[in-house]
Amino acid sequence: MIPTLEWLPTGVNFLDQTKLPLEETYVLATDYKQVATVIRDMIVRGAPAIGVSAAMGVAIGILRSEATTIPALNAEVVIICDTLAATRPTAVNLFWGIGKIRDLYNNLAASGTSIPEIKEAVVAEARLMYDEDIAACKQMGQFGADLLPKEGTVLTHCNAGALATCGYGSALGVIRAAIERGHKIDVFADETRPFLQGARLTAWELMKDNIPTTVLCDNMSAHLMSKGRIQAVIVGADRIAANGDTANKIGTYGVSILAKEHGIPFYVAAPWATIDLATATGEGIPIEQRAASEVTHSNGKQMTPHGVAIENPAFDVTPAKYITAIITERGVLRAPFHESIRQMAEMPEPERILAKA
Ligand SMILES: CSC[C@@H](O)[C@@H](O)C(=O)COP(=O)(O)O
Repeated sequence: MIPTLEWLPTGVNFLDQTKLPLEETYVLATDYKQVATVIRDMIVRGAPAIGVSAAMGVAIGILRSEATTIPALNAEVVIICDTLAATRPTAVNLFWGIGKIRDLYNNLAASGTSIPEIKEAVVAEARLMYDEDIAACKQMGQFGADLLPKEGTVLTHCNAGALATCGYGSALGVIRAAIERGHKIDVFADETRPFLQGARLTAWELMKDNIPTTVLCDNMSAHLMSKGRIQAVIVGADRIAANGDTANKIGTYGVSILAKEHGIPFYVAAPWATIDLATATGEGIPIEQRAASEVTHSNGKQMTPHGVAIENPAFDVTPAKYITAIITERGVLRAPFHESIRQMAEMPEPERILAKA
């Protein structure tokens, strides 16, 4: 399995995704500030991977703290959480991951647990979240596999694979599971300008698994859909509002409209942690704006005239009406999504997914 990130005795080790596909190198983050930098600079990226990285960031911050009293540690934990929360705004998993460890810390600290025991517990929790993310991806694969065609081409946008999670992948996990069940699927990977997650990352990880993959420029899918060359679309998600509106990598919205126009099913695969019940509709999802240099330059080479104005929103929102189904590890959600999401949220919290497995 591709080691996207890993807890080591020395720190958190990240596969440097900015260097792929040409170099497979690693960055070891030994404190929470370095974890924050790794997330902000997209050395690790993809909502589920960001969530677990942030959890490990809080855990390593607490582990490395030299505070000797709970009040002193409380003050440090606030700074650790705020630092990690300021890295990237759109993927709700970031705030979920921070919140899980912060809540555990607060409960333990309030109940008189000793600092060494707190340290042990938060590290154990972050490591369990890592294992659970992989288990969730595999469960999504089981739920989603038969939604994909028995034979044909599936389009994906950005990278919602092993590299965007702790392993196996959300959207690419469903593709992997379908292939494991015998579906004869090949993949069209949108290149995904400007950061090229599709061209660099999706192509890299699918080729490693010998899954037939073709990279498309972002403006090619309409033509290929019109020729009957695409049978389904599946993407990941960075934040899903309570009504099913889904923020995902910039360009996803356009693909969803094209799919609807051509009568092609459009699936979203994401862990339950990506659903933001506190945000009613896509209107409320913050969209990260990234540096103009990602657009003006390619591989260090300037592509645009000096001084031209640049837009670089990193995500867009696909309205729920364009989504055929949302695949989570708790089950498959269908329209009306505000109903199906609410019903699933009201069901008793499942046992921890590893305990079930
Ligand atoms: C599995 S996360 C959803 C993805 O499709 C995609 O939007 C994504 O990888 C996140 O974007 P990124 O900016 O690369 O962190």
